[in-house]
Amino acid sequence: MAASHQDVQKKNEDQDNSSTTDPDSLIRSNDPLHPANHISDLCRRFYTLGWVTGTGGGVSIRHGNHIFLAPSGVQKEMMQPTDMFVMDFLTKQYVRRPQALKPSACTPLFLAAYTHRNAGCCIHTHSQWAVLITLICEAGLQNSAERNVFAIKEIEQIKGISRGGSGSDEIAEGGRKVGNLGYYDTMKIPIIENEAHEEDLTGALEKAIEEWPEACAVLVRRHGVYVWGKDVAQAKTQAESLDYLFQLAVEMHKLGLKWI
Ligand SMILES: CSCCC(=O)C(=O)COP(=O)(O)O
Ligand SMILES: [Zn+2]
Repeated sequence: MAASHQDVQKKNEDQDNSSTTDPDSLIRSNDPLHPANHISDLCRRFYTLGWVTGTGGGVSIRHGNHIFLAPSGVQKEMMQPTDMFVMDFLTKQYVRRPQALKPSACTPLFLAAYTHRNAGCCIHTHSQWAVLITLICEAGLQNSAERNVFAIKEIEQIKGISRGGSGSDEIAEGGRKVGNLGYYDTMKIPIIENEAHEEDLTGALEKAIEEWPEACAVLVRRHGVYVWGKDVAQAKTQAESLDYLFQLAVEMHKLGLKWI
């Protein structure tokens, strides 16, 4: 027999109440794609790419009005779902806070992507390719001599990047997703200057997000990159495409080739 409206409402209320009384219910799930499990799994994968080594970098996921965040200063590849912080996006209060741990210093930067871009996931990497490309741009070593933006065009992988984190999963001609950049578009990623403390980057990152509505990422000079997407899949594939493009440009630079 189908569940009545009252049954469904009661079940939802019970779930809501159990979250209120038992914060651990927010991170307990057998589903590998539950944010608490997914963040731990992604960090293990990203560690092998050199994106989150030495406690640097991280991943955050928004699930409805809950923001899932890793602890600060821990080995990101060793994290367990029970280590996760959960923040209520509307009140910005923590609804789950593991004792003896601090929330990631990247939290205000992740929140900027959720607030200003309606992102569903934000990835911060300390990839050496990201760092190197900021140094090459700083030295004015590409044709455009633009210090505060990495620009590249006419490389197939650009088609893996959405315009401003929008884009749909529909595939257009040529294997490109609708809403993504095309082969002849120029992809531009702004670069902000690093600060002594991660959270002090927030103002500059918010400004860059506002000034570059088509960008799905912000590079941080001598530090790494923040990449977001409407969901985990888009944030992850964009982080992969960007890292590919950063590495390619660094290698092209070493060969004396121009990429713009
Ligand atoms: C060597 S990591 C320095 C801090 C940092 O840049 C970072 O991305 C990690 O911050 P968290 O607070 O999440 O550990
Ligand atoms: Zn960092």
